[in-house]
Amino acid sequence: LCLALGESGAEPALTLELPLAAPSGQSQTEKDIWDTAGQERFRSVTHAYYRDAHALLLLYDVTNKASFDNIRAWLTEIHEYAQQDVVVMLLGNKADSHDKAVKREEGEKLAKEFGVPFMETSAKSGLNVELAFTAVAKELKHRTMKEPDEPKFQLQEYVDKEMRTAGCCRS
Ligand SMILES: Nc1nc2c(ncn2[C@@H]2O[C@H](COP(=O)(O)OP(=O)(O)OP(=O)(O)O)[C@@H](O)[C@H]2O)c(=O)[nH]1
Repeated sequence: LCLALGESGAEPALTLELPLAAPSGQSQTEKDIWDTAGQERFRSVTHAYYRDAHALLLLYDVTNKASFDNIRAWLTEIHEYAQQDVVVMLLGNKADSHDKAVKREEGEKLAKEFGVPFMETSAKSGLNVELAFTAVAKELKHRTMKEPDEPKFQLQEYVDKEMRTAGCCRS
């Protein structure tokens, strides 16, 4: 599964209203969220969904090693077809499961290798789901509104800090 945030034509799975408003409260930007199929056989179709995406949440299933092994191919593919400045975040989903086939450290290592932020999530318990979207939204907002000498938003630092603050999220 891969979620793409962007602005395209047809029906999105969800529309996220990013709080991109300037302090004056004048501008709001909507982002459509597309849930694209992860299976190989849909790969040629999914290009169309993420080609213009501003951000991609790339998920693997921590109980399914094959889904983790596929991530390399996806990251290579994204590198080739997505926007050059697309925000990519790798997520190891089903972190609630007691039947793990992929360790958190393996996810972290792969993410480091590709220079993308990473965390584990659970769609079942809700663990880190909102954080993943918020972090990506913040990154996009910073890019849009950043002053020239303002430091870059550090997405991984942000999610690590938020997880520490919440005192949770390390399964
Ligand atoms: N335990 C657990 N189960 C989950 C979690 N997320 C999804 N599932 C289950 O995993 C199965 C597949 O979920 P989907 O959301 O259909 O997976 P998908 O990646 O969208 O599948 P594709 O449509 O093939 O891309 C369902 O039975 C879900 O209930 C999770 O965080 N924890």
